[in-house]
Amino acid sequence: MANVVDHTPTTAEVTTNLLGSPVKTVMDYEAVDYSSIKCKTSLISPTAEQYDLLLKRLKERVESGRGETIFDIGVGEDGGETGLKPDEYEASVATLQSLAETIDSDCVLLRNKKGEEGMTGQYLIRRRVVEQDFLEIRVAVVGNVDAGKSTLLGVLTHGELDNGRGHARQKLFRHKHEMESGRTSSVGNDILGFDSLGNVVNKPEHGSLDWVKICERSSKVITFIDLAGHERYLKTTVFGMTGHAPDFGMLMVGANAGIVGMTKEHLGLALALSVPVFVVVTKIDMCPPNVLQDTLKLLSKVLKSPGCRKVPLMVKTKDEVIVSATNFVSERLCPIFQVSNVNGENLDLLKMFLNLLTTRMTSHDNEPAEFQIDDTYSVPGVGTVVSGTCLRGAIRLNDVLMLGPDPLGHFIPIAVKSIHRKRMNVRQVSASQTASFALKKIKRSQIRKGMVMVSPSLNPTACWEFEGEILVLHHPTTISSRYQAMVHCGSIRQTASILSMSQECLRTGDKAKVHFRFIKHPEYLKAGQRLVFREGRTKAVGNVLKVIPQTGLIGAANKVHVKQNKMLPQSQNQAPQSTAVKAADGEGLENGEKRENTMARVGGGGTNNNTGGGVGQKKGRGKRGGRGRSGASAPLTEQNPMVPPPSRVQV
Ligand SMILES: Nc1nc2c(ncn2[C@@H]2O[C@H](COP(=O)(O)OP(=O)(O)OP(=O)(O)O)[C@@H](O)[C@H]2O)c(=O)[nH]1
Repeated sequence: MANVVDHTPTTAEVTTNLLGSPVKTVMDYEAVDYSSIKCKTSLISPTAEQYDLLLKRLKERVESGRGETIFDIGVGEDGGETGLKPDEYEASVATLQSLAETIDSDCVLLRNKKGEEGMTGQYLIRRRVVEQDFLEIRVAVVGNVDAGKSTLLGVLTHGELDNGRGHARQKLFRHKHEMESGRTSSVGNDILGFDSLGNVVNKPEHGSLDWVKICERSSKVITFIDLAGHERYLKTTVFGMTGHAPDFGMLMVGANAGIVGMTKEHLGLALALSVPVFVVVTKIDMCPPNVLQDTLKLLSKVLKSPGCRKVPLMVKTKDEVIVSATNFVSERLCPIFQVSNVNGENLDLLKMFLNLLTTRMTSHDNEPAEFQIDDTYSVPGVGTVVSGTCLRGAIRLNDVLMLGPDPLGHFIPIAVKSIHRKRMNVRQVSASQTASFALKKIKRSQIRKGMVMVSPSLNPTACWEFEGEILVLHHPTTISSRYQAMVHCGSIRQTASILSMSQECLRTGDKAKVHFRFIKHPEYLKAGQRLVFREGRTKAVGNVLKVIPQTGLIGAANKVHVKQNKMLPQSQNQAPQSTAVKAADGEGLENGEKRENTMARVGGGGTNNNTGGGVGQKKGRGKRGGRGRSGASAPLTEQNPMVPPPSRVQV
C-alpha cells in the first residue's frame, strides 16, 4: 500500500470532539503516516509497528478530546459501516482494551450496530481519574420561571427525586428570599461528576459542600450554571450566558405551560451567543398527553423557524442519545428530552447525554494564558480572590500575569498565590476550566468583573472604543447615534454609547456596523468576540469587528479626571449615568435582590487555604451609593474633549 502522509482529520476524529466547529487535532501540527492503520481490520492482529501507531493515534485523540474520545470498531476510515465477523470483532475489542489500558483509560461499549459484513461498535475511551484533574463542561440552564430548572438540577446532582412541590430545589437555593418565593435570583452552580466508566459520582449523601469529594472521584464534571427564569433577573441571566462561557445551553420547558414567558428570549440569547442548545421538557408526569403533544409541536415549530434554523431531534432511546451527542458538533442539531423530576422518567437518557458531552474550547496549554474574571471576593486569612474562566493557555501556581485594565487602562503584574478548581486545591488550570485564584498584594477594590488576567507576552492594551457589527433583534422604535445601552461581552458588562453607525437609524431586524464607546472605563476586548447590546427588552446581538486601542491622549485626559476625584471612594470615580442608562443596567430592578457572594457556591468555587470552601465576604458596597450613581463625580467628558457626553436614550 502506498504510504500517504495523513494531514486531514477524519470524520471519526471530528466527532471525537463532539461539538463546536470541527477541531484541529494534533495531526494538524505533526504529520504522521497513519496509512497502515486506516483499514477497519487494523485492530484485529496489528504488528508491533501498527500497534505503536494505533497507540499514538489513540493518545492524540484522547488528548485533543481533553481526556476522552469515541472510537469506532469495524468501520474503516473511509467511513463505510461494513462491520467485522464475530471473531475479528472480539480480537479488535481486545486490542482496543489493551491500548486503552496502556494509556490508563477505560473502554466502555456505547452501542453495537449491524453492518453489511458484520458487527460494528462504538466505544468510549476515557482517562481514569487523575489527581487534581478532570474534564469540565459548563452547561447554562435557562427557561421560564417554574419550568423546573432548579428542581432538575437538585434531582440530578443530589440523586433524589422531587415531590412536585419544590422539595428538590430547596438544596440549591442560596438566599432566604429564594426559599420563601421558590424563585432563583442569582447565578448559581452545581456539579455532576462522572467516573471513567460513565457512572454518576454524586451520591445523595454528598451535600453541596462535598464538591471536593465529587471532583476527586470524577474524570468528567458537568458544571450547571443555574440561571434565573424571571424577567426581572434578565440582566443576571445574560451575564450568566456571556460571562460564564458555557459550552452548552439547556433550555427547560414545563410540559404543561409550554413555550411561555422568557423561553424564546433565552433561546434567542443562546443562539445569539452561538451556544448549542438542547431542550428538556419537564413535568411529563402531570401533563395530559394532548397538552404535551401541543407543547412539542410548538417547540419544533419554533426551533425550525427561520430565526432559529435548528433541526429538532426527539431523544427517546439510548441510540438516539449517542447519535445526538456525537452529532452535537453542529450548532444546528437540537436534541429534545422529555423527563419527569417526580417519577424519574427518561432521566437516565439525559444523564447519558451529559456524560457524552465534551468541551468546545480547544486551546493548548502552551498558548499564552487568558483568564476572564467574573467575580471577586475577600477571604479572611487568604486575601483577595478572583474567580472566572481560563479561555486560553494554562495558568500555574506562582505565575505572574497582567491584571487589568484599571480605570486608566493599565495592566499590572500580579502573582497567583493559590488556585482552586471547584473548591479543590490544584497547581494548574487550563483553557475551558473555571477556577479561583488568591492574588498577592492587591486590594479587592482594585478589581472588578470584566477585568482579565493575561500572559505578559500578549502585551495587553485596553480600549474605550470599538467597532462592532450588530443585528437588532428588538426595539420598539429606532436606534440612532448617541443611543446608550448595556454591552455584554464575555464577563464585560458596561454601558456603551453609539458614536456612529453605518446607517442613520436602526429598526428591528436591521444590521449595521456600529462604533461604540464605553462610558465608565476602558475594557480588554478582542475582535471576533460575541456581544449582546441590550436595554430592557431592546436587544441587539453581534460581533466585535475592530478594537480601537486606547491612545495616550485619552489615557492622559482620563488621568486628569481620576486625579480630580481621588478623594472619592473608588466606586464613585466614574462618570454618572442618565436615568435611562440606570434602567438599562437593570439596577433598580434587582435592588434588594442582589446576591451575596459566598465562596461556597460561586464560579470555580472559593479559594480558601483553611477549608475546602470557606465563606467569602462581599465588600460592603452600598447598592445605591456605588458606581458613581450619586452623581457626585464630574462627567468624564468635562475634562476630556475627545469623549462625547453621555447621552440619553433616544427613542
Ligand atoms: N410534577 C412535577 N413537578 C415538577 C417537575 N419539575 C419541577 N416540578 C415542580 O415545579 C415547581 C417549579 O420548579 P422550579 O425548579 O422551582 O422551577 P425553576 O424553573 O427553577 O424556577 P425559577 O427558579 O423561578 O426560575 C416546583 O414546585 C417543582 O416541585 C416535574 O417533573 N414534575
